[in-house]
Amino acid sequence: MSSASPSPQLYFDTINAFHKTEALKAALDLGLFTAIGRTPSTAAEIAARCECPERGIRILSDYLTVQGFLTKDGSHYALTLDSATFLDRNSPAYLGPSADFLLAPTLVEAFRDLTSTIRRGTPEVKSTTPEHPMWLDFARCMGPMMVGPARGIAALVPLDADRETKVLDISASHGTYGIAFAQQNPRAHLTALDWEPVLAITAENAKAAGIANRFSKIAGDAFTVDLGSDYDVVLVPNFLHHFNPADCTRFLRRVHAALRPGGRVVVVDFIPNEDRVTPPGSASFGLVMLSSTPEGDVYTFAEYSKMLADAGFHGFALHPLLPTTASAVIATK
Ligand SMILES: Nc1ncnc2c1ncn2[C@@H]1O[C@H](CSCC[C@H]([NH3+])C(=O)O)[C@@H](O)[C@H]1O
Repeated sequence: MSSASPSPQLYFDTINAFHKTEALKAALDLGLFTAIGRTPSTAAEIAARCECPERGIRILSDYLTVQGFLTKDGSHYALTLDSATFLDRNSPAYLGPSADFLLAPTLVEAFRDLTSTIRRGTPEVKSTTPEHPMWLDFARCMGPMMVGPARGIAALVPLDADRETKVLDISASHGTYGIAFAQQNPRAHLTALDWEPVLAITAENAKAAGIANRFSKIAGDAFTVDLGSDYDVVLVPNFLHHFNPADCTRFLRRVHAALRPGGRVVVVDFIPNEDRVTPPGSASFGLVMLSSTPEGDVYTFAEYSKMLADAGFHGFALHPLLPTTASAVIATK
C-alpha cells in the first residue's frame, strides 16, 4: 500500500491560477519592478514611486514574493535575477509588451469557452482567418521575445559570404528572424512574407535595423501567393503549428520548390518530445492551438521529419534553442 495521502493543492493552485496572471499584470502596469530596480525597497518607498497607497503595494509585493518574482529581507523587497532581466522596463530584455498580446481579449476569450470548443471540435474565433487583426498586435509586441532564438538560428545556418544570398521569412510578423539573418550576413537580401497590413510593421523594423536597402515584401496567403525562387534559406518560424499535417506538407512542398539546390528550410516551433507531454513549455502549447485554430497542434521531431521527407527534404536535424521553449528543425533540399 502506498503511504501517500491525497492533496487538493494542485486543484486549488490551478483553479486560482488567474490570481497569478492578474497580480503580474498589475505589477507590470504599475511599474512595480521598475520602481524597485536595483535598490531593495520598502513597501512605502515602492508605493511612493508608483504613486499608489501603500496597502495595495505591500500586499501585492508579498504575493509576488510568494510567487518567486521578488525576494524579501526584513521589510525590503528586491528583484530576483529573472525579474531584473525581464520585468524591469529599464532592462534591454524587458518582456512587458508581450503581455499586451498574450493577454489580449482575443486570446483570453479563446480560452473562456474551451468546453464548447472541445465539444464542437473547433473554436468560434479562429486566428487562421485571413488578415486577422490579432497579428498586428503580435507584430507590435512579440519581436523582442524572439531576438534570442533568432540570433541563435542565424548563427546555426551561416550563409556563403562570397556571393549575394537570398533569405525568405515566411510569417515574418515583426521580422525579427529574418532581420537576424540579414544582420549576420551582410550580402543577404531578405524577403518578408505576411499579410499586407502586418508587413508595414515588418518594414518599419527592417528600416530601424538598418537593412532597408536589402529588404522586400511578399503580401498575401503563404499557401497560394508566388513565393519567388532560388532562396538559400527559407525561414518558417511559428507558422506550421496553425495547420494540420497534410496542409503543412503541402506548404513545405512549395518551400522546397522555392529553394535553390542545397538550400535549407528552418522550421522554428514548439516541438515536444515523442511522449507529447515533455518538456512542459512546448508540450502545453497544443492547448493554445486547440483554443484558437480549427486544426493546429504541436508536432514532434518525428512528425516534422515525416512532413519534410514527404515534401522532398533530407538531412533533418533538431536544435533546441535553450533557454527558450523554441526548437529549430533544419533540413536541406
Ligand atoms: N496564411 C497565411 N499567409 C501568410 N501569413 C500568415 C498566414 N496565416 C498567418 N500568417 C501570419 O503568420 C504569423 C504567425 S505568428 C508567427 C510570427 C513570427 N514568424 C514569429 O515566429 O514570431 C502572423 O504574423 C500572421 O499574420
